[in-house]
Amino acid sequence: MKFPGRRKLKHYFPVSSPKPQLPSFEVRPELDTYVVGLDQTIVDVLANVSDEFLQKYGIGKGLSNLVEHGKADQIYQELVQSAAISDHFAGGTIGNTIHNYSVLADDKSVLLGVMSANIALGSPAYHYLCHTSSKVDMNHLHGVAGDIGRGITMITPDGERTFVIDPGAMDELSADAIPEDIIAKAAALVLSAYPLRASGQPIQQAMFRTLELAKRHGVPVVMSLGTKHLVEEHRELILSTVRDYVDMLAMNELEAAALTGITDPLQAAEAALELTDMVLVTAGPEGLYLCGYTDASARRETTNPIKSGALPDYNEFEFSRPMQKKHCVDPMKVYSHIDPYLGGPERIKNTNGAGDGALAAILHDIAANHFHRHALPLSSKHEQSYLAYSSFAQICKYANRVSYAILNQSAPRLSRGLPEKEDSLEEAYWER
Ligand SMILES: Nc1ncnc2c1ncn2[C@@H]1O[C@H](COP(=O)(O)OP(=O)(O)OP(=O)(O)O)[C@@H](O)[C@H]1O
Ligand SMILES: O=c1[nH]cnc2c1ncn2[C@@H]1O[C@H](CO)[C@@H](O)[C@H]1O
Repeated sequence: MKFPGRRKLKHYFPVSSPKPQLPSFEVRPELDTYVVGLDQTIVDVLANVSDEFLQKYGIGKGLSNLVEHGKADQIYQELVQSAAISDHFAGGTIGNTIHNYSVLADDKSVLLGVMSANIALGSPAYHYLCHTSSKVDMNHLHGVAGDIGRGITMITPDGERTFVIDPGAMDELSADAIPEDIIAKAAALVLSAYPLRASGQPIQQAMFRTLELAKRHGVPVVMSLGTKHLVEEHRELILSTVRDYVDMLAMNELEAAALTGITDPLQAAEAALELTDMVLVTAGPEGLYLCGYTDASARRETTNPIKSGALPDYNEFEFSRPMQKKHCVDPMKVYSHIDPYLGGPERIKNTNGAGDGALAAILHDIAANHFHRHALPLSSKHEQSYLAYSSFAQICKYANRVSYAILNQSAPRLSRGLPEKEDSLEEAYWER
């Protein structure tokens, strides 16, 4: 695994120790550090449209609209005829996240979901595979007769993105296709709330089986909320799922408001910490908040300027490292915030995937901790049972930097990792 940046000698990260085994693309649960993602497999079809086009088809702007196949195909054909489609990319919110994780960490991940058993050139499945990192192990995908999902990603002139999802066979993931040995040794499991709207579909049972397995084997579960109206429509189910299974919740400020009823992102994060152990709230041009727990005995004061918002002096202990509440003798809430890296790119064409990118960086830090704990269990870094390697403040920096990279390339999947060293990211991550 590539470590998230250079490190002080004290915490030497043994990345270059020779491995006795031959390299393998397949994840070997006993040997590899990896993250598992479960997703509705979707290919994104990018199209520029006008606001009138959305109105014509009654499509909710800024939302992920689940549409039956006939209507979605009508929309697709109209876009093809008017040459509005610019390209096909692999998508799916978790597919994007684990692809980005694999690119950042230069290490393996496992994708669970469906895949067309017979793949024709130019088909949605073909485009999906072409745009996914070879470090994403797809040997555990569940073969289906039909197409994977198609997500028509419509970009309006204001840069806002709206999805029309034609589900195809994306919800046919069977619970039997979930490999327990792969879940059991994972550094983390990541999934989204989207399958919770697939009522009565196999993927929902598969999702709960995966959650049960992660819980049984003590694997941290990370969930992203997807989109605001999904939260509004399935709030109770989401709340109970988070309470029962989730260790870290990732959402934007609109989703956070829909979940908690609180519009202030920091206060919403504080409320969400009653449900789960760690919370990421991205807030577009306002940057992002990362909040969680640490044990009072392990808290560390920041040397950054103290910030006050809805909570006074809220970032005071942002140099602490995240812990699960159950592992704290004296749990205290910790909050950190960061403004967009360099104020954000000069020109943002679309913000698609910026939040998923931030989440991939956090998963990298969680996996790095897992790797380090197994490589050097006696290190002082593991005197307490921490959830991540770095402090809240440091993870914020990294997450923010990755969001910037996504915004800059105007596509949700990173085409390459971050530079090894960067002047403007001083201290630990890129320390010389
Ligand atoms: N307009 C902007 N200016 C500067 N930075 C931005 C802007 N929009 C987003 N960002 C950066 O990207 C991060 C994530 O953005 P945002 O809150 O839009 O994510 P999101 O809505 O969850 O995205 P998605 O669901 O498409 O992954 C922000 O925390 C910020 O660092
Ligand atoms: O219903 C859905 N299930 C899974 N992924 C989705 C859904 N709707 C949109 N996205 C995915 O979200 C990504 C951007 O964050 C896009 O790549 C899109 O494919």
